Amino acid sequence: MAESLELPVIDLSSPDRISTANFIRQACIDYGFFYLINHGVEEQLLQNVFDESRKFFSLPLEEKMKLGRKGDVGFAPIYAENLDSSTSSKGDLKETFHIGPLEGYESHIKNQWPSKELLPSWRFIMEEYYQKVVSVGKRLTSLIAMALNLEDDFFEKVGALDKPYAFLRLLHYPGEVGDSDEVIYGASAHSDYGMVTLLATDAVCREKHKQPRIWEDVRHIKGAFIINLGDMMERWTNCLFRSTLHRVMPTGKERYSMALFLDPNPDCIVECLKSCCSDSSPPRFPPIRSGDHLRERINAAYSASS
Ligand SMILES: O=C(O)CCC(=O)C(=O)O
Ligand SMILES: [Fe+2]
Repeated sequence: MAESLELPVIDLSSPDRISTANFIRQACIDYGFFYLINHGVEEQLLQNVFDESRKFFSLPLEEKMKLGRKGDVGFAPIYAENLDSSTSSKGDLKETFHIGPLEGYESHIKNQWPSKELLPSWRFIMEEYYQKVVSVGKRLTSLIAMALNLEDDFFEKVGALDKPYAFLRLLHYPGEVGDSDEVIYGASAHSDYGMVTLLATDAVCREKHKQPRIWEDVRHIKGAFIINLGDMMERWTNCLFRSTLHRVMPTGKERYSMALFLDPNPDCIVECLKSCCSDSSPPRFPPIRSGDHLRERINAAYSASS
């Protein structure tokens, strides 16, 4: 039985930004995960997004497949993605819908939307949620910069937040536990690829970097986002801040969640911060173009289906 993990709680509305940044620093060193409360995204909007998501995933499969994944956006059915092909060959027992940047990438990201006849408010609600969570994510990254003793606009200055590459992913884990002999995961073990993820959900399992792996449950706090750092934050900080492995186990209970991945502009070069390396602790990763890193990881997760 997994132990329950008490993650730190960060209050985004606190006027004392220095203390908040210090709490964030400790949370990112210890866990790479924390709760974010008082973020300003209204309960009602969160509820509306869950409701609309439920309506979409309840449509017949052929209707959902009309919006099948093109480029990185649209619907992907169960087993399409495999976040950890080393533990399972079948893929993850979840279906997803991805919404990409609303502006700045029109030439190659063509968001798909359910028809107004089927789901009249869908696009409007998703766009509102997307914009609000991206702006929460930007406020959070300024505190993360402060937590690294950088200017609060550091991530803007390096171009990461100039047309950030943000994706909203709606997730639906069906209630069944799968019919194969193999272990099937809702979402198999992975770390996120980008900068920071803002997750709204009802229950998850997280793992700490330990061998043998010890999995700990994360409880849901109503209205709070669960924040986790992605691999690019780990690269910037030379592993001072963690991009922690996590997974979702099928419990036999249906579950919905939505993750906003706030990733840097694809042209942003992610390289070890000067304050995070020294002669005795040289950079563990070479500089990388954010878009190249993302492309490699996304392609690997969808390689069986694309
Ligand atoms: O649904 C969840 O709780 C987690 C999903 C997740 O980790 C992901 O999509 O990267
Ligand atoms: Fe994840």
